[in-house]
Amino acid sequence: MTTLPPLAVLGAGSMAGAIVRGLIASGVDPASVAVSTRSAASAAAWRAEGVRAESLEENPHANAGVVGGAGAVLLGVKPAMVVDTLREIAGALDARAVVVSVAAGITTATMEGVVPNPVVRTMPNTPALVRRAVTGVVAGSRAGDAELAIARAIFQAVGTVVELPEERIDALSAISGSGPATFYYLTEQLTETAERLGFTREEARLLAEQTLVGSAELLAATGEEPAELRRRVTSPKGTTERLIAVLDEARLADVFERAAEAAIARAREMARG
Ligand SMILES: NC(=O)C1=CN([C@@H]2O[C@H](COP(=O)(O)OP(=O)(O)OC[C@H]3O[C@@H](n4cnc5c(N)ncnc54)[C@H](OP(=O)(O)O)[C@@H]3O)[C@@H](O)[C@H]2O)C=CC1
Ligand SMILES: O=C(O)[C@@H]1CCC=N1
Repeated sequence: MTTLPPLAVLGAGSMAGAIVRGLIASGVDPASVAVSTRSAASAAAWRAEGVRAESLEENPHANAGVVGGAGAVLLGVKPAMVVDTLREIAGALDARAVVVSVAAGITTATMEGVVPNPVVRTMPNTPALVRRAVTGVVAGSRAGDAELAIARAIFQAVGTVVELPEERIDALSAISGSGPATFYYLTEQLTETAERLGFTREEARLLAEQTLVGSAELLAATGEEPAELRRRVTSPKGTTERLIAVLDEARLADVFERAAEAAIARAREMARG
């Protein structure tokens, strides 16, 4: 297995923060990670976890400051800030460092236009925090086997890796990048339904959330297809059969397709800047 080089993380919020915490849970030494954030409060929180951290609030050159000596630089800032952030660090990057971006929409060609380094574009998801991410990985034109191996090692430590060509990553993002939001949204809807049926908020949350968690664990533990697990719930002529018939009538497949197309269209807008 590839040993991870010292890692610099520029912007460590919901997504890159989950990756860093997932890596630490996998055994990565927090002292081998350096983080930069916007606010002093976020940097202080990282220092409390044993990670070297600097903030732009305390030091306007924090981004360039943390990349020195890093073999991999994880870009965890918002997509609109990727190019400016790369410009800031271009002069401080180790020539051999691989730049690994998690930003939606920002292409490898755009990033390669700003720094001379090899670039890997990825699309993880927030279950990285509990080492259950699914991450799409795209090699930029300068990324060779060694750089790809580093990116793979980062994301395999926090879940499962899927390699794909760049033209497919916006579609992957609509399914798995946004996917946690999709499942949480469904859980919110089920909770509201339970409340409308007379359960207290607390009871409704318990029913919806524990059913989500239990169903996910059953899927993982059995390895069965969802359709088979659904069949086992659906007694012939029973109540679930009626429930699923209503969901079918609502043509949820079409709704999910439209939702995914909307996310893909947004990623393409973001690519245009
Ligand atoms: N959220 C998700 O589920 C996913 C997000 N992504 C991608 O992850 C990236 C970040 O999104 P997300 O984590 O949600 O956003 P957050 O707002 O949660 O995190 C952004 C981080 O960037 C820091 N920051 C802001 N400005 C700068 C700067 N100029 N230099 C360095 N750090 C800075 C913030 O600091 P501070 O903590 O002080 O505010 C924060 O730590 C995006 O590109 C997004 O496309 C990809 C897959 C899934
Ligand atoms: O909403 C976003 O733009 C990011 C990318 C996928 C999930 N979150």
